[in-house]
Amino acid sequence: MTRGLFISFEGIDGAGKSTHIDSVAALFRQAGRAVVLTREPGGTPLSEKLRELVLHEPMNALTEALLMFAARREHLVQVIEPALARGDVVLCDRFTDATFAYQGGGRGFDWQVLGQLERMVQQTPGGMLRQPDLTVWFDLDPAIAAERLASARVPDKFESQPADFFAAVRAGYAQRLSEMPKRFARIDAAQSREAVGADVAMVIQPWLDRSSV
Ligand SMILES: Nc1ncnc2c1ncn2[C@@H]1O[C@H](COP(=O)(O)OP(=O)(O)OP(=O)(O)O)[C@@H](O)[C@H]1O
Ligand SMILES: Cc1cn([C@H]2C[C@H](O)[C@@H](COP(=O)(O)O)O2)c(=O)[nH]c1=O
Repeated sequence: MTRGLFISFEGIDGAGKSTHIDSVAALFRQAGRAVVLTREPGGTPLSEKLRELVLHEPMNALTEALLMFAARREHLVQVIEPALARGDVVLCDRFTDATFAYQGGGRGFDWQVLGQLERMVQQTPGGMLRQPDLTVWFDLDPAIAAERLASARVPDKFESQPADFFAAVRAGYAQRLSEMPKRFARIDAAQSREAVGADVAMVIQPWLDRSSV
């Protein structure tokens, strides 16, 4: 049976993740793989309700971190683990690196405590720690992201944060990359859409090759 594959897409708000995820899904489908396209926070009816709360209600930093992990636990149990067990490709718009970057880097919440929650929430049925096989990090200067978002939509609670918050979130992603370099592919998201798309296709290619055999 084909092995399941878990790919997450990360970056500060407005970095360009959503622009490229559908194309990645199309590439895997062309290679004959079943694809589950999902997002965090969200991905199940309950997790989507939690998303509404965390994106729009002011709350304590610990409450925010716990709700992110509560939504994730539900998402893992209901959607991600069953899809991986079937051998599907799971493409997830944000996963736990976002919690380290936003709640850890951005809000200054304790990194070690986030690590404890990660180990508790992401334990697989076989007792392993579930992590993405690949994390595509769209790395972008917060000033460029803010310019892109200004003309795109009404900002939510996170998107309304000042530039120094996003500089800290970006540093949080950089720290996660330094802790787990093999899992990460960093993309220079300041390039044109076409150039970013080409870089994304390049980092996905080895996983597509494995899908075809
Ligand atoms: N390379 C690019 N150059 C210029 N604009 C871009 C580029 N990539 C995406 N955009 C535009 O920037 C805006 C944000 O892109 P997108 O929604 O893909 O970001 P995102 O990372 O998914 O953001 P969020 O996490 O906040 O949902 C959109 O208006 C999109 O069209
Ligand atoms: C998973 C996760 C997300 N966030 C933040 C990051 C974004 O500002 C929003 C999600 O909005 P998007 O348009 O779907 O990117 O939530 C967070 O702070 N912590 C997390 O763990």
